[in-house]
Amino acid sequence: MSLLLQYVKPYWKKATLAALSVVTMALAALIQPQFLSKIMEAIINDDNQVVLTNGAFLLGLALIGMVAGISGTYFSSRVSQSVAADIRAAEYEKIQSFSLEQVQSYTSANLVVRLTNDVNQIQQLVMQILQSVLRVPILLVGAIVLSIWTIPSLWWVVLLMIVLIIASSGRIFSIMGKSFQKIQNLIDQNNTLAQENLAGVRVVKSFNQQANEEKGFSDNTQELTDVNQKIGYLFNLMFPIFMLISYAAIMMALLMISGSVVKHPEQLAKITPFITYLNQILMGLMMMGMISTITSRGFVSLKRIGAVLAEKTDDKVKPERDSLATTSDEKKAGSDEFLTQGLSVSNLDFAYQDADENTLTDISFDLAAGQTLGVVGSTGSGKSTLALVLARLYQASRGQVEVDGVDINKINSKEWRNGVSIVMQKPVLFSGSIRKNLQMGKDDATDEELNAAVEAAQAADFVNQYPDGLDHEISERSANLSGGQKQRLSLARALVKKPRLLILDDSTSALDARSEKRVQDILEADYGQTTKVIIAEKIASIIHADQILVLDEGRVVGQGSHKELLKSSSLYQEIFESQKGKEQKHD
Ligand SMILES: Nc1ncnc2c1ncn2[C@@H]1O[C@H](COP(=O)(O)OP(=O)(O)OP(=O)(O)O)[C@@H](O)[C@H]1O
Repeated sequence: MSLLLQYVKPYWKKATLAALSVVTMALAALIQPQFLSKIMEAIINDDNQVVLTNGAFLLGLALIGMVAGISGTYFSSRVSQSVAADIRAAEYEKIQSFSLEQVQSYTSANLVVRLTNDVNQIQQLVMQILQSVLRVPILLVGAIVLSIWTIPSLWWVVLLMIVLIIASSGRIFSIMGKSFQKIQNLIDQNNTLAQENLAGVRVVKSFNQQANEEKGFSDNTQELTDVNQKIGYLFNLMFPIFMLISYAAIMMALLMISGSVVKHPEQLAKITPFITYLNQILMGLMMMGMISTITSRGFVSLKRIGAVLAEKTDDKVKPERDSLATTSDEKKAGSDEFLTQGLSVSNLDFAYQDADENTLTDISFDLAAGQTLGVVGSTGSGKSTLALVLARLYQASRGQVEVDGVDINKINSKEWRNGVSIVMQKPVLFSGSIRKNLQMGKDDATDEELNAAVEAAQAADFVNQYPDGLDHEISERSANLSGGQKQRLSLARALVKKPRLLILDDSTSALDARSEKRVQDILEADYGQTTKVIIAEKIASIIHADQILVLDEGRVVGQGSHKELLKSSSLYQEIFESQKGKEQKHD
Protein backbone atom coordinates (compact mmCIF):
# COMPACT_ATOMS: atom_id res chain seq x y z
CA MET A 1 0.00 0.00 0.00
CA SER A 2 2.87 2.36 0.82
CA LEU A 3 4.17 1.68 -2.69
CA LEU A 4 0.85 2.80 -4.14
CA LEU A 5 0.75 5.93 -1.98
CA GLN A 6 4.27 6.77 -3.09
CA TYR A 7 3.15 6.71 -6.74
CA VAL A 8 -0.17 8.50 -6.13
CA LYS A 9 1.50 11.29 -4.14
CA PRO A 10 2.68 13.34 -7.14
CA TYR A 11 -0.94 13.49 -8.32
CA TRP A 12 -2.50 14.31 -4.96
CA LYS A 13 -4.32 17.40 -6.27
CA LYS A 14 -6.11 15.44 -8.98
CA ALA A 15 -6.71 12.58 -6.52
CA THR A 16 -8.29 15.02 -4.05
CA LEU A 17 -10.52 16.48 -6.77
CA ALA A 18 -11.55 12.95 -7.72
CA ALA A 19 -12.37 12.13 -4.09
CA LEU A 20 -14.33 15.38 -3.59
CA SER A 21 -16.32 14.76 -6.78
CA VAL A 22 -17.14 11.25 -5.73
CA VAL A 23 -18.25 12.36 -2.25
CA THR A 24 -20.45 15.04 -3.83
CA MET A 25 -21.98 12.45 -6.11
CA ALA A 26 -22.75 10.13 -3.18
CA LEU A 27 -24.30 12.95 -1.12
CA ALA A 28 -26.43 14.07 -4.08
CA ALA A 29 -27.67 10.51 -4.52
CA LEU A 30 -28.62 10.35 -0.83
CA ILE A 31 -30.47 13.69 -0.72
CA GLN A 32 -32.44 13.20 -3.95
CA PRO A 33 -35.02 10.77 -2.45
CA GLN A 34 -35.85 13.32 0.25
CA PHE A 35 -36.95 15.83 -2.39
CA LEU A 36 -38.84 13.09 -4.13
CA SER A 37 -40.65 12.42 -0.88
CA LYS A 38 -41.54 16.11 -0.52
CA ILE A 39 -42.84 16.21 -4.10
CA MET A 40 -45.07 13.20 -3.49
CA GLU A 41 -46.35 14.69 -0.26
CA ALA A 42 -47.14 17.92 -2.11
CA ILE A 43 -48.95 15.97 -4.84
CA ILE A 44 -51.08 14.25 -2.17
CA ASN A 45 -51.74 17.68 -0.57
CA ASP A 46 -52.35 19.22 -4.03
CA ASP A 47 -49.68 21.91 -3.48
CA ASN A 48 -48.35 22.73 -6.93
CA GLN A 49 -45.94 25.41 -5.74
CA VAL A 50 -44.10 22.93 -3.47
CA VAL A 51 -44.07 20.37 -6.29
CA LEU A 52 -42.39 22.87 -8.63
CA THR A 53 -39.86 24.19 -6.09
CA ASN A 54 -38.82 20.72 -4.97
CA GLY A 55 -38.83 19.49 -8.56
CA ALA A 56 -36.37 22.26 -9.42
CA PHE A 57 -34.16 21.29 -6.46
CA LEU A 58 -34.34 17.66 -7.51
CA LEU A 59 -33.24 18.52 -11.03
CA GLY A 60 -30.47 20.77 -9.71
CA LEU A 61 -29.22 17.95 -7.49
CA ALA A 62 -29.34 15.49 -10.37
CA LEU A 63 -27.27 17.94 -12.40
CA ILE A 64 -24.72 18.38 -9.60
CA GLY A 65 -24.53 14.59 -9.26
CA MET A 66 -23.97 14.24 -12.98
CA VAL A 67 -21.21 16.86 -13.12
CA ALA A 68 -19.57 15.35 -10.02
CA GLY A 69 -19.80 11.89 -11.62
CA ILE A 70 -18.14 13.08 -14.82
CA SER A 71 -15.37 14.96 -13.02
CA GLY A 72 -14.83 12.06 -10.59
CA THR A 73 -14.35 9.65 -13.48
CA TYR A 74 -12.16 12.14 -15.34
CA PHE A 75 -9.79 12.82 -12.45
CA SER A 76 -9.61 9.25 -11.22
CA SER A 77 -8.83 7.94 -14.69
CA ARG A 78 -6.16 10.63 -15.13
CA VAL A 79 -4.57 9.68 -11.80
CA SER A 80 -4.82 5.92 -12.39
CA GLN A 81 -3.31 6.19 -15.88
CA SER A 82 -0.46 8.40 -14.70
CA VAL A 83 0.27 6.10 -11.75
CA ALA A 84 0.26 3.06 -14.04
CA ALA A 85 2.59 4.79 -16.52
CA ASP A 86 5.01 5.77 -13.73
CA ILE A 87 5.01 2.29 -12.22
CA ARG A 88 5.56 0.74 -15.65
CA ALA A 89 8.49 3.06 -16.32
CA ALA A 90 10.04 2.41 -12.90
CA GLU A 91 9.62 -1.33 -13.31
CA TYR A 92 11.09 -1.25 -16.81
CA GLU A 93 14.06 0.74 -15.60
CA LYS A 94 14.57 -1.72 -12.75
CA ILE A 95 14.42 -4.72 -15.06
CA GLN A 96 16.99 -3.06 -17.33
CA SER A 97 19.40 -3.05 -14.40
CA PHE A 98 18.75 -6.71 -13.53
CA SER A 99 21.64 -9.12 -13.71
CA LEU A 100 21.32 -12.07 -16.08
CA GLU A 101 20.66 -14.29 -13.05
CA GLN A 102 17.76 -12.11 -11.95
CA VAL A 103 16.16 -12.18 -15.41
CA GLN A 104 16.66 -15.94 -15.51
CA SER A 105 15.14 -16.47 -12.07
CA TYR A 106 11.96 -14.52 -12.92
CA THR A 107 11.90 -15.68 -16.56
CA SER A 108 11.37 -13.13 -19.28
CA ALA A 109 7.73 -14.15 -19.92
CA ASN A 110 6.87 -13.56 -16.29
CA LEU A 111 8.52 -10.14 -16.36
CA VAL A 112 6.49 -9.23 -19.45
CA VAL A 113 3.26 -10.08 -17.58
CA ARG A 114 4.43 -8.01 -14.62
CA LEU A 115 5.04 -5.09 -16.98
CA THR A 116 1.73 -5.37 -18.81
CA ASN A 117 -1.13 -7.22 -17.16
CA ASP A 118 -0.07 -6.50 -13.58
CA VAL A 119 0.31 -2.80 -14.32
CA ASN A 120 -3.17 -2.78 -15.89
CA GLN A 121 -4.53 -4.37 -12.72
CA ILE A 122 -2.93 -1.62 -10.68
CA GLN A 123 -4.47 0.99 -12.94
CA GLN A 124 -7.88 -0.54 -12.23
CA LEU A 125 -7.06 -0.75 -8.54
CA VAL A 126 -6.27 2.97 -8.32
CA MET A 127 -9.41 3.76 -10.30
CA GLN A 128 -11.52 1.61 -7.97
CA ILE A 129 -10.00 3.07 -4.84
CA LEU A 130 -10.56 6.64 -6.00
CA GLN A 131 -14.06 5.91 -7.24
CA SER A 132 -15.33 3.77 -4.42
CA VAL A 133 -13.32 3.95 -1.25
CA LEU A 134 -15.20 7.03 0.00
CA ARG A 135 -18.35 6.68 -2.06
CA VAL A 136 -19.39 3.20 -0.96
CA PRO A 137 -19.21 3.72 2.83
CA ILE A 138 -20.98 7.11 2.52
CA LEU A 139 -23.66 5.63 0.29
CA LEU A 140 -24.09 2.54 2.43
CA VAL A 141 -24.15 4.17 5.88
CA GLY A 142 -26.15 7.14 4.56
CA ALA A 143 -28.77 4.92 2.90
CA ILE A 144 -29.13 2.71 6.00
CA VAL A 145 -29.53 5.71 8.33
CA LEU A 146 -31.88 7.58 5.98
CA SER A 147 -34.04 4.53 5.21
CA ILE A 148 -34.61 3.92 8.93
CA TRP A 149 -35.10 7.65 9.52
CA THR A 150 -37.70 7.76 6.70
CA ILE A 151 -39.84 4.86 8.05
CA PRO A 152 -38.45 3.93 11.50
CA SER A 153 -40.91 1.06 12.02
CA LEU A 154 -39.37 -0.82 9.06
CA TRP A 155 -35.83 -0.92 10.51
CA TRP A 156 -35.96 -4.71 10.63
CA VAL A 157 -36.74 -4.99 6.89
CA VAL A 158 -33.54 -3.06 6.20
CA LEU A 159 -31.55 -5.24 8.56
CA LEU A 160 -32.99 -8.49 7.16
CA MET A 161 -32.15 -7.47 3.61
CA ILE A 162 -28.56 -6.62 4.58
CA VAL A 163 -28.10 -9.94 6.39
CA LEU A 164 -29.53 -11.94 3.46
CA ILE A 165 -27.38 -10.16 0.87
CA ILE A 166 -24.18 -10.50 2.91
CA ALA A 167 -24.89 -14.19 3.55
CA SER A 168 -25.48 -14.98 -0.13
CA SER A 169 -22.72 -12.78 -1.54
CA GLY A 170 -19.94 -13.74 0.88
CA ARG A 171 -19.54 -17.19 -0.63
CA ILE A 172 -19.79 -15.92 -4.23
CA PHE A 173 -17.11 -13.28 -3.72
CA SER A 174 -14.75 -15.67 -1.96
CA ILE A 175 -14.94 -18.10 -4.94
CA MET A 176 -14.32 -15.16 -7.26
CA GLY A 177 -11.26 -14.05 -5.29
CA LYS A 178 -9.64 -17.49 -5.69
CA SER A 179 -10.51 -17.54 -9.38
CA PHE A 180 -8.80 -14.19 -9.95
CA GLN A 181 -5.58 -15.56 -8.45
CA LYS A 182 -5.82 -18.56 -10.77
CA ILE A 183 -6.37 -16.28 -13.78
CA GLN A 184 -3.15 -14.45 -12.99
CA ASN A 185 -1.14 -17.69 -12.98
CA LEU A 186 -2.78 -18.89 -16.19
CA ILE A 187 -1.99 -15.59 -17.93
CA ASP A 188 1.67 -16.07 -16.89
CA GLN A 189 1.69 -19.55 -18.43
CA ASN A 190 -0.15 -18.36 -21.53
CA ASN A 191 2.45 -15.69 -22.10
CA THR A 192 5.37 -18.10 -21.66
CA LEU A 193 3.83 -20.52 -24.17
CA ALA A 194 3.13 -17.80 -26.74
CA GLN A 195 6.57 -16.24 -26.40
CA GLU A 196 8.44 -19.50 -26.69
CA ASN A 197 6.36 -20.63 -29.62
CA LEU A 198 6.76 -17.38 -31.55
CA ALA A 199 10.48 -17.18 -30.86
CA GLY A 200 10.92 -20.75 -32.07
CA VAL A 201 8.39 -20.66 -34.88
CA ARG A 202 10.86 -22.08 -37.41
CA VAL A 203 11.72 -25.05 -35.20
CA VAL A 204 8.06 -25.68 -34.52
CA LYS A 205 7.30 -25.75 -38.22
CA SER A 206 10.33 -27.76 -39.24
CA PHE A 207 9.57 -30.44 -36.66
CA ASN A 208 5.93 -30.36 -37.59
CA GLN A 209 5.03 -29.52 -34.02
CA GLN A 210 2.24 -27.06 -34.79
CA ALA A 211 -0.43 -29.49 -33.62
CA ASN A 212 1.33 -30.18 -30.30
CA GLU A 213 2.07 -26.53 -29.72
CA GLU A 214 -1.50 -25.60 -30.59
CA LYS A 215 -2.78 -28.22 -28.18
CA GLY A 216 -0.60 -26.95 -25.33
CA PHE A 217 -1.71 -23.40 -26.00
CA SER A 218 -5.36 -24.25 -26.46
CA ASP A 219 -5.43 -26.35 -23.25
CA ASN A 220 -4.13 -23.36 -21.36
CA THR A 221 -6.52 -20.99 -23.13
CA GLN A 222 -9.39 -23.36 -22.44
CA GLU A 223 -8.58 -23.38 -18.74
CA LEU A 224 -8.41 -19.59 -18.77
CA THR A 225 -11.75 -19.46 -20.56
CA ASP A 226 -13.27 -21.88 -18.02
CA VAL A 227 -12.18 -19.78 -15.07
CA ASN A 228 -13.37 -16.58 -16.76
CA GLN A 229 -16.68 -18.27 -17.56
CA LYS A 230 -17.03 -19.38 -13.97
CA ILE A 231 -16.65 -15.77 -12.88
CA GLY A 232 -19.18 -14.76 -15.53
CA TYR A 233 -21.68 -17.36 -14.25
CA LEU A 234 -21.20 -16.17 -10.70
CA PHE A 235 -21.85 -12.59 -11.75
CA ASN A 236 -24.94 -13.68 -13.67
CA LEU A 237 -26.14 -15.63 -10.67
CA MET A 238 -25.43 -12.82 -8.25
CA PHE A 239 -27.62 -10.19 -9.87
CA PRO A 240 -30.88 -12.18 -9.92
CA ILE A 241 -30.29 -13.35 -6.33
CA PHE A 242 -29.73 -9.80 -5.14
CA MET A 243 -32.71 -8.48 -7.10
CA LEU A 244 -34.88 -11.21 -5.61
CA ILE A 245 -33.81 -10.28 -2.09
CA SER A 246 -34.34 -6.58 -2.68
CA TYR A 247 -37.80 -7.08 -4.26
CA ALA A 248 -38.76 -9.35 -1.37
CA ALA A 249 -37.72 -6.56 1.01
CA ILE A 250 -39.72 -4.00 -0.98
CA MET A 251 -42.79 -6.25 -1.01
CA MET A 252 -42.47 -6.76 2.70
CA ALA A 253 -42.20 -3.01 3.27
CA LEU A 254 -45.26 -2.35 1.11
CA LEU A 255 -47.25 -5.01 2.93
CA MET A 256 -46.24 -3.64 6.31
CA ILE A 257 -47.36 -0.12 5.59
CA SER A 258 -50.38 -0.92 3.41
CA GLY A 259 -52.66 -1.05 6.48
CA SER A 260 -51.70 2.40 7.70
CA VAL A 261 -51.78 4.18 4.32
CA VAL A 262 -55.53 4.76 4.46
CA LYS A 263 -55.24 6.48 7.85
CA HIS A 264 -51.96 8.23 7.06
CA PRO A 265 -51.77 8.90 3.28
CA GLU A 266 -48.47 10.81 3.77
CA GLN A 267 -46.90 7.36 4.41
CA LEU A 268 -47.29 6.81 0.67
CA ALA A 269 -44.87 9.70 0.05
CA LYS A 270 -42.30 7.99 2.24
CA ILE A 271 -42.36 4.60 0.58
CA THR A 272 -40.69 5.90 -2.63
CA PRO A 273 -37.55 7.26 -0.90
CA PHE A 274 -37.53 4.17 1.32
CA ILE A 275 -37.44 1.89 -1.74
CA THR A 276 -34.74 4.07 -3.31
CA TYR A 277 -32.63 3.75 -0.16
CA LEU A 278 -33.12 -0.03 -0.17
CA ASN A 279 -31.80 -0.06 -3.72
CA GLN A 280 -28.86 2.12 -2.72
CA ILE A 281 -28.05 -0.28 0.13
CA LEU A 282 -28.19 -3.15 -2.36
CA MET A 283 -25.92 -1.25 -4.76
CA GLY A 284 -23.52 -0.33 -1.94
CA LEU A 285 -23.21 -3.94 -0.78
CA MET A 286 -22.68 -5.18 -4.32
CA MET A 287 -20.05 -2.54 -4.95
CA MET A 288 -18.34 -3.47 -1.70
CA GLY A 289 -18.09 -7.11 -2.83
CA MET A 290 -16.86 -6.12 -6.27
CA ILE A 291 -14.29 -3.76 -4.83
CA SER A 292 -12.99 -6.40 -2.47
CA THR A 293 -12.47 -8.85 -5.36
CA ILE A 294 -11.06 -6.29 -7.79
CA THR A 295 -8.80 -4.81 -5.15
CA SER A 296 -7.64 -8.24 -4.01
CA ARG A 297 -6.68 -8.94 -7.62
CA GLY A 298 -4.99 -5.54 -7.79
CA PHE A 299 -3.12 -6.17 -4.56
CA VAL A 300 -1.80 -9.48 -5.92
CA SER A 301 -0.39 -7.50 -8.88
CA LEU A 302 0.92 -4.79 -6.57
CA LYS A 303 2.79 -7.42 -4.59
CA ARG A 304 4.28 -8.90 -7.78
CA ILE A 305 5.41 -5.48 -9.00
CA GLY A 306 6.64 -4.55 -5.51
CA ALA A 307 8.85 -7.65 -5.56
CA VAL A 308 10.45 -6.54 -8.85
CA LEU A 309 10.97 -2.97 -7.64
CA ALA A 310 12.43 -4.16 -4.35
CA GLU A 311 14.99 -6.37 -6.09
CA LYS A 312 18.51 -5.39 -5.29
CA THR A 313 20.37 -4.91 -8.51
CA ASP A 314 23.50 -6.80 -7.75
CA ASP A 315 25.50 -4.27 -5.72
CA LYS A 316 28.74 -5.74 -6.82
CA VAL A 317 27.74 -5.54 -10.44
CA LYS A 318 26.30 -2.07 -10.75
CA PRO A 319 25.35 0.77 -8.47
CA GLU A 320 28.38 1.01 -6.27
CA ARG A 321 30.55 1.63 -9.28
CA ASP A 322 28.08 4.13 -10.65
CA SER A 323 28.46 6.07 -7.46
CA LEU A 324 32.17 6.14 -8.15
CA ALA A 325 31.48 8.06 -11.33
CA THR A 326 33.56 11.17 -11.10
CA THR A 327 34.31 13.74 -13.71
CA SER A 328 37.67 12.16 -14.28
CA ASP A 329 36.03 8.73 -14.60
CA GLU A 330 33.63 10.14 -17.16
CA LYS A 331 36.51 11.63 -19.10
CA LYS A 332 38.38 8.38 -18.87
CA ALA A 333 35.37 6.45 -20.17
CA GLY A 334 36.31 4.72 -23.39
CA SER A 335 39.57 6.56 -23.56
CA ASP A 336 42.96 5.09 -24.22
CA GLU A 337 43.65 5.06 -20.48
CA PHE A 338 41.53 1.94 -20.03
CA LEU A 339 43.30 -1.42 -20.18
CA THR A 340 46.79 -0.18 -20.86
CA GLN A 341 48.61 -2.81 -18.82
CA GLY A 342 46.69 -6.01 -18.98
CA LEU A 343 43.91 -8.35 -18.01
CA SER A 344 44.53 -10.73 -15.17
CA VAL A 345 42.29 -13.55 -13.96
CA SER A 346 43.16 -15.43 -10.79
CA ASN A 347 41.56 -18.54 -9.27
CA LEU A 348 38.19 -17.75 -10.75
CA ASP A 349 35.20 -19.97 -9.91
CA PHE A 350 31.70 -19.50 -11.19
CA ALA A 351 28.45 -21.37 -10.51
CA TYR A 352 25.05 -20.61 -12.03
CA GLN A 353 22.26 -19.83 -9.61
CA ASP A 354 20.80 -23.00 -8.08
CA ALA A 355 23.46 -25.14 -9.80
CA ASP A 356 25.06 -27.86 -7.68
CA GLU A 357 28.47 -27.59 -9.26
CA ASN A 358 30.79 -24.89 -10.52
CA THR A 359 30.67 -24.22 -14.26
CA LEU A 360 34.13 -22.65 -14.07
CA THR A 361 36.77 -23.76 -11.59
CA ASP A 362 40.07 -22.19 -10.72
CA ILE A 363 40.68 -20.30 -13.97
CA SER A 364 43.82 -18.19 -14.03
CA PHE A 365 45.66 -16.36 -16.80
CA ASP A 366 47.44 -13.09 -17.49
CA LEU A 367 47.12 -11.24 -20.74
CA ALA A 368 49.12 -8.13 -21.60
CA ALA A 369 47.26 -5.18 -23.13
CA GLY A 370 46.79 -5.54 -26.87
CA GLN A 371 47.34 -9.30 -26.80
CA THR A 372 44.91 -11.96 -27.97
CA LEU A 373 43.66 -14.84 -25.86
CA GLY A 374 42.11 -17.78 -27.69
CA VAL A 375 39.74 -20.11 -25.83
CA VAL A 376 38.87 -23.56 -27.11
CA GLY A 377 37.26 -26.59 -25.53
CA SER A 378 34.57 -29.15 -25.96
CA THR A 379 30.89 -28.32 -25.95
CA GLY A 380 29.62 -27.24 -22.55
CA SER A 381 33.14 -26.76 -21.21
CA GLY A 382 32.31 -23.23 -20.03
CA LYS A 383 33.69 -21.04 -22.82
CA SER A 384 30.62 -18.80 -23.16
CA THR A 385 30.31 -18.62 -19.40
CA LEU A 386 33.89 -17.38 -19.17
CA ALA A 387 33.11 -14.76 -21.83
CA LEU A 388 30.10 -13.55 -19.84
CA VAL A 389 32.06 -13.38 -16.59
CA LEU A 390 34.87 -11.47 -18.31
CA ALA A 391 32.29 -9.06 -19.75
CA ARG A 392 31.03 -8.57 -16.18
CA LEU A 393 27.58 -9.85 -17.06
CA TYR A 394 27.96 -12.51 -14.39
CA GLN A 395 29.77 -12.22 -11.13
CA ALA A 396 32.51 -14.70 -10.22
CA SER A 397 31.77 -16.66 -7.06
CA ARG A 398 35.44 -16.79 -6.14
CA GLY A 399 38.66 -15.30 -7.41
CA GLN A 400 39.29 -12.07 -9.25
CA VAL A 401 39.29 -10.48 -12.64
CA GLU A 402 41.50 -7.42 -12.81
CA VAL A 403 42.11 -4.80 -15.46
CA ASP A 404 45.36 -2.88 -14.99
CA GLY A 405 45.51 -4.25 -11.46
CA VAL A 406 42.00 -3.03 -10.52
CA ASP A 407 39.23 -5.45 -9.64
CA ILE A 408 36.70 -5.08 -12.49
CA ASN A 409 33.90 -4.81 -9.93
CA LYS A 410 35.41 -1.57 -8.75
CA ILE A 411 35.54 0.04 -12.16
CA ASN A 412 32.98 2.69 -12.96
CA SER A 413 30.29 1.06 -15.09
CA LYS A 414 30.29 3.81 -17.68
CA GLU A 415 34.01 3.46 -18.12
CA TRP A 416 33.58 -0.28 -18.34
CA ARG A 417 30.82 -0.20 -20.93
CA ASN A 418 32.69 2.26 -23.08
CA GLY A 419 35.82 0.20 -22.95
CA VAL A 420 34.45 -3.32 -23.41
CA SER A 421 32.52 -4.99 -26.22
CA ILE A 422 31.20 -8.52 -26.30
CA VAL A 423 29.74 -10.33 -29.28
CA MET A 424 27.55 -13.13 -28.01
CA GLN A 425 27.34 -16.57 -29.48
CA LYS A 426 23.73 -15.98 -30.49
CA PRO A 427 23.63 -12.59 -32.18
CA VAL A 428 20.76 -10.39 -31.04
CA LEU A 429 19.67 -7.39 -33.08
CA PHE A 430 16.68 -5.15 -32.45
CA SER A 431 13.91 -4.08 -34.78
CA GLY A 432 14.80 -0.71 -36.25
CA SER A 433 17.41 0.55 -38.69
CA ILE A 434 20.88 -0.93 -39.05
CA ARG A 435 22.19 2.47 -37.99
CA LYS A 436 20.18 2.39 -34.76
CA ASN A 437 21.51 -1.07 -33.97
CA LEU A 438 25.11 -0.15 -34.65
CA GLN A 439 24.85 3.06 -32.66
CA MET A 440 24.12 0.96 -29.59
CA GLY A 441 27.89 0.48 -29.68
CA LYS A 442 28.48 4.23 -29.72
CA ASP A 443 25.57 6.71 -29.53
CA ASP A 444 27.29 9.48 -31.43
CA ALA A 445 29.07 7.36 -34.03
CA THR A 446 29.40 9.16 -37.37
CA ASP A 447 28.54 7.48 -40.66
CA GLU A 448 32.26 7.23 -41.31
CA GLU A 449 32.79 5.26 -38.07
CA LEU A 450 29.75 3.08 -38.75
CA ASN A 451 30.91 2.31 -42.28
CA ALA A 452 34.41 1.46 -41.05
CA ALA A 453 32.95 -1.01 -38.53
CA VAL A 454 30.66 -2.49 -41.18
CA GLU A 455 33.66 -2.87 -43.45
CA ALA A 456 35.78 -4.48 -40.72
CA ALA A 457 33.00 -6.95 -39.89
CA GLN A 458 32.71 -7.92 -43.58
CA ALA A 459 29.16 -6.63 -43.68
CA ALA A 460 29.70 -3.90 -46.26
CA ASP A 461 28.79 -6.09 -49.22
CA PHE A 462 25.25 -6.77 -48.13
CA VAL A 463 24.61 -3.46 -46.34
CA ASN A 464 25.61 -1.53 -49.46
CA GLN A 465 23.23 -3.63 -51.51
CA TYR A 466 20.28 -2.14 -49.67
CA PRO A 467 19.13 1.03 -51.45
CA ASP A 468 18.73 2.69 -48.04
CA GLY A 469 22.07 1.35 -46.72
CA LEU A 470 22.47 1.98 -43.00
CA ASP A 471 18.84 3.11 -42.80
CA HIS A 472 17.62 -0.31 -43.85
CA GLU A 473 15.09 -1.63 -41.34
CA ILE A 474 15.76 -4.84 -39.45
CA SER A 475 12.49 -6.61 -38.71
CA GLU A 476 11.34 -8.15 -35.42
CA ARG A 477 13.78 -10.83 -34.20
CA SER A 478 15.89 -9.86 -37.25
CA ALA A 479 13.85 -12.31 -39.34
CA ASN A 480 14.91 -10.54 -42.58
CA LEU A 481 18.61 -11.31 -42.02
CA SER A 482 20.57 -14.52 -42.51
CA GLY A 483 22.58 -16.03 -39.62
CA GLY A 484 25.84 -14.80 -41.17
CA GLN A 485 24.45 -11.29 -41.71
CA LYS A 486 23.29 -11.10 -38.10
CA GLN A 487 26.69 -12.23 -36.92
CA ARG A 488 28.48 -9.64 -39.06
CA LEU A 489 26.26 -6.80 -37.85
CA SER A 490 26.72 -7.85 -34.20
CA LEU A 491 30.45 -7.81 -34.78
CA ALA A 492 30.22 -4.38 -36.42
CA ARG A 493 28.22 -3.10 -33.43
CA ALA A 494 30.98 -4.28 -31.11
CA LEU A 495 33.71 -2.73 -33.23
CA VAL A 496 32.11 0.72 -33.65
CA LYS A 497 33.41 1.99 -30.35
CA LYS A 498 36.91 0.68 -30.95
CA PRO A 499 36.82 -1.16 -27.61
CA ARG A 500 39.85 -1.62 -25.40
CA LEU A 501 38.68 -5.15 -24.57
CA LEU A 502 36.90 -7.17 -27.23
CA ILE A 503 35.31 -10.50 -26.36
CA LEU A 504 34.16 -12.62 -29.29
CA ASP A 505 32.15 -15.71 -28.43
CA ASP A 506 32.29 -17.89 -31.50
CA SER A 507 31.42 -14.77 -33.46
CA THR A 508 32.78 -15.69 -36.84
CA SER A 509 31.38 -19.23 -36.99
CA ALA A 510 28.89 -18.31 -39.71
CA LEU A 511 31.50 -16.59 -41.86
CA ASP A 512 33.20 -18.34 -44.76
CA ALA A 513 36.92 -18.99 -44.35
CA ARG A 514 37.90 -15.99 -46.53
CA SER A 515 35.75 -13.48 -44.70
CA GLU A 516 36.92 -14.84 -41.36
CA LYS A 517 40.54 -14.41 -42.40
CA ARG A 518 39.81 -10.82 -43.45
CA VAL A 519 38.20 -10.09 -40.07
CA GLN A 520 41.28 -11.53 -38.35
CA ASP A 521 43.61 -9.39 -40.47
CA ILE A 522 41.63 -6.23 -39.77
CA LEU A 523 41.51 -6.97 -36.05
CA GLU A 524 45.26 -7.35 -36.08
CA ALA A 525 45.96 -4.27 -38.19
CA ASP A 526 43.35 -1.76 -36.98
CA TYR A 527 42.62 -3.05 -33.51
CA GLY A 528 46.19 -3.67 -32.41
CA GLN A 529 45.63 -1.69 -29.19
CA THR A 530 42.57 -3.77 -28.36
CA THR A 531 42.98 -6.71 -25.98
CA LYS A 532 41.03 -9.60 -27.44
CA VAL A 533 39.47 -12.72 -26.01
CA ILE A 534 38.37 -14.95 -28.86
CA ILE A 535 36.33 -18.05 -28.18
CA ALA A 536 36.28 -20.43 -31.08
CA GLU A 537 35.18 -23.86 -32.13
CA LYS A 538 37.78 -23.87 -34.89
CA ILE A 539 41.42 -23.80 -33.90
CA ALA A 540 42.11 -21.97 -37.17
CA SER A 541 40.30 -18.95 -35.72
CA ILE A 542 42.76 -18.60 -32.84
CA ILE A 543 45.87 -20.27 -34.16
CA HIS A 544 47.87 -17.02 -34.00
CA ALA A 545 46.66 -15.98 -30.56
CA ASP A 546 49.37 -14.96 -28.10
CA GLN A 547 47.95 -17.39 -25.61
CA ILE A 548 45.36 -20.13 -25.84
CA LEU A 549 43.31 -21.66 -23.01
CA VAL A 550 41.97 -25.17 -23.41
CA LEU A 551 38.89 -25.71 -21.27
CA ASP A 552 37.42 -29.01 -20.20
CA GLU A 553 34.53 -29.28 -17.77
CA GLY A 554 35.13 -25.72 -16.64
CA ARG A 555 38.83 -26.17 -15.88
CA VAL A 556 41.92 -25.07 -17.75
CA VAL A 557 43.55 -28.25 -19.03
CA GLY A 558 46.01 -26.59 -21.38
CA GLN A 559 47.57 -23.16 -21.64
CA GLY A 560 50.15 -21.72 -24.03
CA SER A 561 50.69 -20.86 -27.69
CA HIS A 562 49.47 -23.09 -30.52
CA LYS A 563 52.91 -24.66 -30.87
CA GLU A 564 53.27 -25.24 -27.13
CA LEU A 565 49.82 -26.77 -26.85
CA LEU A 566 50.42 -29.16 -29.69
CA LYS A 567 53.16 -30.60 -27.52
CA SER A 568 51.62 -30.24 -24.07
CA SER A 569 47.85 -30.77 -24.38
CA SER A 570 46.36 -34.02 -25.57
CA LEU A 571 42.86 -32.50 -25.76
CA TYR A 572 44.17 -29.65 -27.92
CA GLN A 573 45.94 -32.12 -30.19
CA GLU A 574 42.76 -34.13 -30.44
CA ILE A 575 40.67 -31.10 -31.41
CA PHE A 576 43.35 -29.96 -33.85
CA GLU A 577 43.60 -33.38 -35.49
CA SER A 578 39.82 -33.65 -35.82
CA GLN A 579 39.70 -30.28 -37.60
CA LYS A 580 42.79 -30.64 -39.73
CA GLY A 581 41.13 -32.27 -42.67
CA LYS A 582 38.39 -29.68 -42.76
CA GLU A 583 40.86 -26.79 -42.59
CA GLN A 584 42.91 -28.19 -45.43
CA LYS A 585 39.77 -28.37 -47.49
CA HIS A 586 39.08 -24.68 -46.71
CA ASP A 587 42.56 -23.64 -47.68
N1 LIG B 1 22.08 -19.60 -17.90
C1 LIG B 1 22.48 -20.80 -17.47
N2 LIG B 1 21.95 -21.34 -16.35
C2 LIG B 1 22.38 -22.53 -15.89
N3 LIG B 1 23.32 -23.27 -16.48
C3 LIG B 1 23.88 -22.79 -17.61
C4 LIG B 1 23.48 -21.53 -18.15
N4 LIG B 1 24.21 -21.32 -19.28
C5 LIG B 1 25.02 -22.39 -19.42
N5 LIG B 1 24.83 -23.26 -18.42
C6 LIG B 1 25.56 -24.52 -18.22
O1 LIG B 1 26.94 -24.23 -18.07
C7 LIG B 1 27.75 -25.16 -18.78
C8 LIG B 1 28.72 -24.42 -19.70
O2 LIG B 1 27.96 -23.76 -20.69
P1 LIG B 1 28.66 -22.79 -21.74
O3 LIG B 1 27.60 -22.22 -22.58
O4 LIG B 1 29.54 -21.85 -21.02
O5 LIG B 1 29.55 -23.82 -22.56
P2 LIG B 1 30.34 -23.61 -23.91
O6 LIG B 1 31.68 -24.17 -23.69
O7 LIG B 1 30.26 -22.21 -24.38
O8 LIG B 1 29.52 -24.55 -24.88
P3 LIG B 1 29.34 -24.45 -26.46
O9 LIG B 1 30.65 -24.73 -27.08
O10 LIG B 1 28.35 -25.53 -26.74
O11 LIG B 1 28.81 -23.09 -26.76
C9 LIG B 1 26.80 -26.09 -19.50
O12 LIG B 1 26.76 -27.29 -18.79
C10 LIG B 1 25.46 -25.40 -19.44
O13 LIG B 1 24.43 -26.33 -19.27
